[in-house]
Amino acid sequence: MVFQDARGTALLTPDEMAEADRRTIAAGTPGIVLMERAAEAVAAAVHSGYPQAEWIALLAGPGNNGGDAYAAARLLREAGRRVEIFGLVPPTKLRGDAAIAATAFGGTAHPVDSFDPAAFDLVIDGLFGAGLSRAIEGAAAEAIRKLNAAPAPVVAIDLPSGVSGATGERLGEAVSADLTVTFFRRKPGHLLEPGRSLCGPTIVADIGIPATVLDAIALMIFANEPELWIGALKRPSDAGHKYDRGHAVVFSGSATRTGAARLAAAAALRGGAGLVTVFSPGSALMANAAHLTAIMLKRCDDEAALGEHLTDARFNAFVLGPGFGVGERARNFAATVLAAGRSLVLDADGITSLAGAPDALFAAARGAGKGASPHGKPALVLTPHDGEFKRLFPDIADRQGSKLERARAAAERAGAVVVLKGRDTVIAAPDGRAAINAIGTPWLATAGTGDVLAGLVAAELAQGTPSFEAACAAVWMHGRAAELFGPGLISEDLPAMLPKVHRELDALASNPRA
Ligand SMILES: NC(=O)C1=CN([C@@H]2O[C@H](COP(=O)(O)OP(=O)(O)OC[C@H]3O[C@@H](n4cnc5c(N)ncnc54)[C@H](O)[C@@H]3O)[C@@H](O)[C@H]2O)[C@@H](O)CC1
Ligand SMILES: Nc1ncnc2c1ncn2[C@@H]1O[C@H](COP(=O)(O)OP(=O)(O)O)[C@@H](O)[C@H]1O
Ligand SMILES: [K+]
Repeated sequence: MVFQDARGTALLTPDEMAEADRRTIAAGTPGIVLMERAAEAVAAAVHSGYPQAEWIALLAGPGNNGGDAYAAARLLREAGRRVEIFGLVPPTKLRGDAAIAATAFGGTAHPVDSFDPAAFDLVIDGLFGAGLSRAIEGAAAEAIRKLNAAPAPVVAIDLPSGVSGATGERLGEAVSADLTVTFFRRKPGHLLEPGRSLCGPTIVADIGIPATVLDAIALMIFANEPELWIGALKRPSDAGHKYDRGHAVVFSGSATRTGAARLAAAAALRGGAGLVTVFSPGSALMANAAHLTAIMLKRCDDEAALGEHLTDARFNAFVLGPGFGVGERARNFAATVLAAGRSLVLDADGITSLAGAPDALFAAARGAGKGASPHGKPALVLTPHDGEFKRLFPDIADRQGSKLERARAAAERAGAVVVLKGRDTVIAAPDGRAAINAIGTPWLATAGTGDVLAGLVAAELAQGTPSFEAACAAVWMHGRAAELFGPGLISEDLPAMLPKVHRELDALASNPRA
């Protein structure tokens, strides 16, 4: 496989990161060496990002995050900057590597209560990193409030203090940083909101932890980047036939609600499905026919008609939901499609129709009671936004925990891939794998973009990409299309941007490190 190691996209929980540290230290690299390299990375980020900053304050906490701050202060002083440390605890109270770094710094630390950000050109936040274990209060919280109210730019070491590395949540008061420098791999908190916004741009520094330490960690959480799934993506082959690329179907709503299905269908075709057909109720046939060219159209009023169409084994991936209408018809169609061994993307009204009674479909998704099918195990992909998620999984939505945990719990229950949408879309598989998306623009928050996403997922499923990778790739392509279009985006613009996205993916596939 020519593709870059997907482990590069791994996100480590704070516990996994501590394990990576432990293994590196056990293999012979002392902790203080890792701390020095971390500090070098912070100093390098300051030199390149803030070359003019003369007076620099460093906030130092009680653990190794504080140790990094002392080591960075020493390096910055050696490089000619004026530095002042404000310690949450006196340097004499530090232990281990942090104590060594504080001694090497040699200077005094001011108590954090005396911190006044107005006096400084730049502040470096080394209060808490991966070891944050409870809500920040007291003197540290007061320092963070002062910092956030001041104009001085902030560079966070590892994570903005107060952001949970595991969940991206604010634990009490949290620093709002302009730049974050983290080490070895990002943590979920760098990508999950509000953590991602509080980090600003994030630099991932190599501090000499070898990738082989990951061999002992069962990686489950990833950044949604092409390296994660490009090796699994089906691309048109030189000798290929259109039927090799699958036949996607989108169910249309009634006569006045047909646009959403056509948006999904256009995305499925541009996404790479070989053929796409809209299944339309008779009442909406003329409305659909007036707008479709490359996309085909078939009448489908009821389950009998659907059953008839399903005897054509080439229809292999379905979208149900956009503009479809809520009710029993949606539930029955979804069940029929899955029972016939076809893959199904359930979106919008399709999801809402299942509220209160999803168990039968979830059982079908797990393959229970399914006979032999030429398509293998039918994949179910659910693409809810927060409101739809709450209707389908009310207890999970109300539970404490991060968006990552909610999506994973839902995927496990449903036996389906769950795409929990938003700025920090989480894609979760029933086996526990999850990816967090960071590509896209706020212009995606506009009517119909979700329909396009559903069509893109179906395009991948139709081509035979496995469901988790199919959903991840679709989310990425959708976000990338929005980025390439830029401001002013409406949902209809997205399919037209897909050729550029395909070109980028082809370039990546043939030259993974480009
Ligand atoms: N372990 C290693 O080998 C390396 C660690 N590095 C740095 O070490 C950091 C992790 O260090 P630690 O595990 O010591 O953790 P932290 O320095 O993030 O914080 C842990 C300390 O803060 C206390 N604490 C946690 N939450 C608190 C709260 N809300 N209020 C008051 N006190 C609180 C804990 O009791 C503990 O004393 C990373 O973020 C990174 O910056 C780097 O130096 C690279 C190498
Ligand atoms: N602020 C944002 N930044 C990036 N992407 C967003 C943002 N808000 C929404 N999105 C994305 O836009 C799409 C909206 O989907 P959805 O809510 O179903 O809209 P609709 O039902 O109108 O099609 C999803 O892919 C979602 O992840
Ligand atoms: K920090």
